Amino acid sequence: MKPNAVELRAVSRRYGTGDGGVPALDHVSLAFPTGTFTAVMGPSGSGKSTLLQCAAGLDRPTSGSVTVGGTELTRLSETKLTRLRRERIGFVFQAFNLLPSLTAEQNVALPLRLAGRRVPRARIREVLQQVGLGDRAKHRPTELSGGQQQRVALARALVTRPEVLFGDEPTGALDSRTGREVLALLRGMVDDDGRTIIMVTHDPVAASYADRVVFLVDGRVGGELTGASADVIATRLTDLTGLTGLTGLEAVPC
Ligand SMILES: Nc1ncnc2c1ncn2[C@@H]1O[C@H](COP(=O)(O)OP(=O)(O)OP(=O)(O)O)[C@@H](O)[C@H]1O
Repeated sequence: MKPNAVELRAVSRRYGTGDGGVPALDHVSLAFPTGTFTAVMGPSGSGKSTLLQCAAGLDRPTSGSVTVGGTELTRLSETKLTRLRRERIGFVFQAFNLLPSLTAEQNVALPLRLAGRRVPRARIREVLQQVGLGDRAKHRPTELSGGQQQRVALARALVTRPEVLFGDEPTGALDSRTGREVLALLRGMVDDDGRTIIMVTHDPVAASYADRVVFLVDGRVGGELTGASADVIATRLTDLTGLTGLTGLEAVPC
């Protein structure tokens, strides 16, 4: 059995207190084995982003436990949590968040600089090549297409060799062809390099690149699919979106 790269145990996250409080996550337990690609889907407001933020140590659960590579995040000080995020976790978002005044290679080097680490030129070239941008190292973001910018963001996320890569709608701002190229790259990182990827998406096609799709409904796990096609995923999502709660759902405990 593969060890779990990330594990959530009975994670709850409430925003606000008292009657006005919102339970964004409600006792969510999920395991993400090393070397797997998981998509997280669900209706708007179901808790997907909150789940990703808690799992990646960007937000703290109200209760429950989160471990990354066996390290319990909820007990870490802010300083240690920041260090763990910098050294062991990679992020790609819908917005590429590249610094416009820096070249592709300077953007990629940024996480190493921020961590006060040496910036080996060969490593920067290697990750840029990995995402197919070996010949664009000196280009600035405005000189690159959307897909190329997202690939720079991917290279930046990978430069520290993170244990887990989290994506929040990483293809949301791309046209479908470019989005598929980026998804194929993510798939390759799992298949060829044994990386672990957890990605929130609204797009069934994007989710079909994952090994497993976890569905959230009203802050709870409302089922999952393994190795499903985009059509099957879309149908399940439509069924879930039509529901107001878990009643009638084929809930799969994790
Ligand atoms: N900072 C916040 N303060 C108060 N409530 C919040 C906050 N962030 C999220 N929520 C609430 O928590 C619930 C889950 O939000 P979350 O953003 O995780 O959902 P989501 O599934 O990612 O939604 P979407 O698909 O629309 O992005 C929602 O009801 C939302 O309104």
